[in-house]
Amino acid sequence: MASLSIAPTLGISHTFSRLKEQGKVALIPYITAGDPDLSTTAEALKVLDSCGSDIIELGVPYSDPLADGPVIQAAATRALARGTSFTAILSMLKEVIPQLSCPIALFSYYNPILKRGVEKFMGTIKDVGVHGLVVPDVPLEETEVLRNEAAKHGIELVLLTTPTTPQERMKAIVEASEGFVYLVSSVGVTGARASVSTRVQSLLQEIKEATTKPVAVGFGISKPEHVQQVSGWGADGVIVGSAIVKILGDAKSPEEGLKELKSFARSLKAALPRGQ
Ligand SMILES: O=P(O)(O)OC[C@@H](O)[C@@H](O)c1c[nH]c2ccccc12
Repeated sequence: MASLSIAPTLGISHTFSRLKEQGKVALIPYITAGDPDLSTTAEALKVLDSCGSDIIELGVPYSDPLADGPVIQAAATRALARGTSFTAILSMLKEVIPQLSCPIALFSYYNPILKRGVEKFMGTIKDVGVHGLVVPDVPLEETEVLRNEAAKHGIELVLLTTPTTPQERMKAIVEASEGFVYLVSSVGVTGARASVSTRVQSLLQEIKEATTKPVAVGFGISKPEHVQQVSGWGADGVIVGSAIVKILGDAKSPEEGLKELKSFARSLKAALPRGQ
């Protein structure tokens, strides 16, 4: 009997090319693994996937999350307090990734990667089906080993540029970034803000002059209006973290949280272009 063949999930850069052909902008939600627990994370990944997320950024909780604001820090603290380990995250992903239609970009600080050994880390995340990796605190000068190992394992390593990155350095970052370029919208830490800095529009333009790679914007995007604004400025993707993490963290129960997550994700998706 012929078995049903399921189309393999596209990688990060292919996902962007397909969206571009369709005149669409990527919705990229971020959640922290293990908050409130890993089985809720598994359900949240499925909910986000079914609500039209194009890529999901999954954060590995870390005890010293320097770039994170209070919401994501608290989520990481709760996840670690519950004993969420990297190994447990991997086994959850091994089971869930085959059920998703969108690729996963794992988000991790540099130290836990170094501790496991860069090569081993890349091998293990590849084995469970992760497509991309975002490491917020690795300086460009030190990315070489990470990039080489990522490339060997077919993992796309996403690099970040910020409003204070000097132009020459920005150019080197976009040159080295794979999958997409992560434009951090504002200086400081992650977290919802009342509005998105209008400087993002000119930053996007500068990056677009330097590369044809897709650019996704994150930091402070917390409402459908922000999503619409940033996509109107020409971003290829929008990343929403704290607003989503807060929904799951504040919910009375995991079920409530997942329900609210669904309607929030839908409202974000509806604010993006429908495409041709
Ligand atoms: O939480 P925000 O403001 O929506 O920002 C995105 C974000 O959460 C995610 O990409 C992220 C989580 N932790 C980070 C640390 C650095 C850079 C980016 C991140």
